[in-house]
Amino acid sequence: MPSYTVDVEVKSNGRAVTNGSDDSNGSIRLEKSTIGCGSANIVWHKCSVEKIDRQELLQQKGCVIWITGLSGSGKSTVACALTKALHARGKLTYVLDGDNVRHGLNLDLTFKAEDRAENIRRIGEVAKLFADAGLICIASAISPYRKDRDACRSMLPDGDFIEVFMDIPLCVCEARDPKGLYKLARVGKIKGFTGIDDPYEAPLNSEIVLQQEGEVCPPPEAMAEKVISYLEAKGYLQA
Ligand SMILES: Nc1ncnc2c1ncn2[C@@H]1O[C@H](COP(=O)(O)OS(=O)(=O)O)[C@@H](OP(=O)(O)O)[C@H]1O
Ligand SMILES: Nc1ncnc2c1ncn2[C@@H]1O[C@H](COP(=O)(O)OP(=O)(O)O)[C@@H](O)[C@H]1O
Repeated sequence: MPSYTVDVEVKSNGRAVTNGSDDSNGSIRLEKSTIGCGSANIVWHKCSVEKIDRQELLQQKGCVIWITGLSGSGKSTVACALTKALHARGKLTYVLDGDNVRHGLNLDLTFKAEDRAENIRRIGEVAKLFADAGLICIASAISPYRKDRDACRSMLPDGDFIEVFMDIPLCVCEARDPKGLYKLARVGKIKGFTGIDDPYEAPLNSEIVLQQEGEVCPPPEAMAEKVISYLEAKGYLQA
């Protein structure tokens, strides 16, 4: 685990924070080891209302549907079609879209490898909380590195991380180029663009693969239906 320090400003009426060293200028430096969950002196607090109770209330099972693929492969479109179709069936869902999360929670992150890893780790942690809340959480992010996706998988109980691979060829994504980013990447105006000069590691064993039929891409609703069939077969749409 990377180690770093966090600066905490203490207001004049603020309380001291334990386990940090005071540098006497109003700021305290906390070593990550003192704030991480694996550290000493932090004990998990259990509540009497648990995931199973929330699932009973919602009549569904909490899980994470992780949609990965190149920019322009249709991740956000399928995520929206899926949330809409599940919502219509009375199922509680929430979409965590890479683009959107980078507007807030992950505003501080760039596209260099370690920031992408942190982006995925945070999305994974938030998705895990939503799944624990009993929701069907749909995370859609390029998530180009296998190791980072696998780390998110390992945060969840077996079966609850459902990887959906948008297996759409780069040439199709590039032809779509709805934001004009591939064009900029091709002329070197964006460096480290996934699929152009940054790697995309395709899943080796994803639960669901969504792809073209010949030259034709099925409509997003049909792709969403494939995911719903999987959820149904695995019992996620009932408590
Ligand atoms: N260098 C580079 N590489 C890839 N994508 C880039 C880059 N710079 C900006 N963008 C835009 O950011 C969106 C991807 O954000 P993600 O959080 O999903 O990326 S990642 O999972 O951290 O790799 C992605 O959105 P989508 O097109 O929806 O995938 C792009 O629009
Ligand atoms: N199933 C589909 N068939 C045809 N075009 C699609 C499909 N899904 C998405 N698109 C189009 O592809 C482009 C990229 O979709 P988007 O969902 O934004 O991809 P991503 O989130 O992976 O970047 C958009 O212009 C969208 O309308």
